[in-house]
Amino acid sequence: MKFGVVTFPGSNCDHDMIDALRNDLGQEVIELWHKDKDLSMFSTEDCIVLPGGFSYGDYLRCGAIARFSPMMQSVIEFANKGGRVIGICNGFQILVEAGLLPGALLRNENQQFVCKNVYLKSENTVASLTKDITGRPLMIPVAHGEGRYYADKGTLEGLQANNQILFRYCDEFGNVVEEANPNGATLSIAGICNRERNVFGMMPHPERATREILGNTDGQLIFQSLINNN
Ligand SMILES: NC(=O)CC[C@H](N)C(=O)O
Repeated sequence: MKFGVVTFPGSNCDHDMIDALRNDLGQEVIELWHKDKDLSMFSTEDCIVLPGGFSYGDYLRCGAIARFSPMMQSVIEFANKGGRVIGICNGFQILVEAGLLPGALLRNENQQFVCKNVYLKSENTVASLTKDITGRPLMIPVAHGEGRYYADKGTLEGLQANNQILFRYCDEFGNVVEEANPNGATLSIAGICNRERNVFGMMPHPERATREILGNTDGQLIFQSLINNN
């Protein structure tokens, strides 16, 4: 499989993502530009990645402008054909704005930008992103101002009934407790997928945790699961 990483004006994790996938995971990566549209070089087994950052400055709701970029029109078509798409942080916000994932990402409960390591509990043994993650919680950094996942009651019930919750914030022992929730997310949700399980979104940044020199390689497990289960 190969990965396509989209750069929007204001993306700031695109090169971290490209570097992690190419050099730490040994994957083929094609760099994509927000003004382009062509995804014909990808099959549905491949994966388009929307990286983190401040797309178009994020002056409105995060991701609200990026959603209208030419590339996103092709990403929506690709996802609707069954192609795999993952959005990290700002990428998750863009996927929600684009209607590819349900719910919304609101300003953090404490109204502050939060940048720290958190622990994630994998909640899903079926989705390719989390299938191989069993056992201990993963330590992954977050860095966002609008990361509080919110969905209404009916949407949350749907997410649970269809097994769409991927990750929840937890403590180092895997307990989902309020103190471990960095932004006030509903049900401590850190990541979800769509009903068909080919579109994934998560607020934490696995691409910042793929190398010993970064002090953490837990992010590799997430990408490796996606690669192994295509
Ligand atoms: N690291 C990021 O992708 C940040 C996303 C967004 N700009 C926010 O602050 O919530």
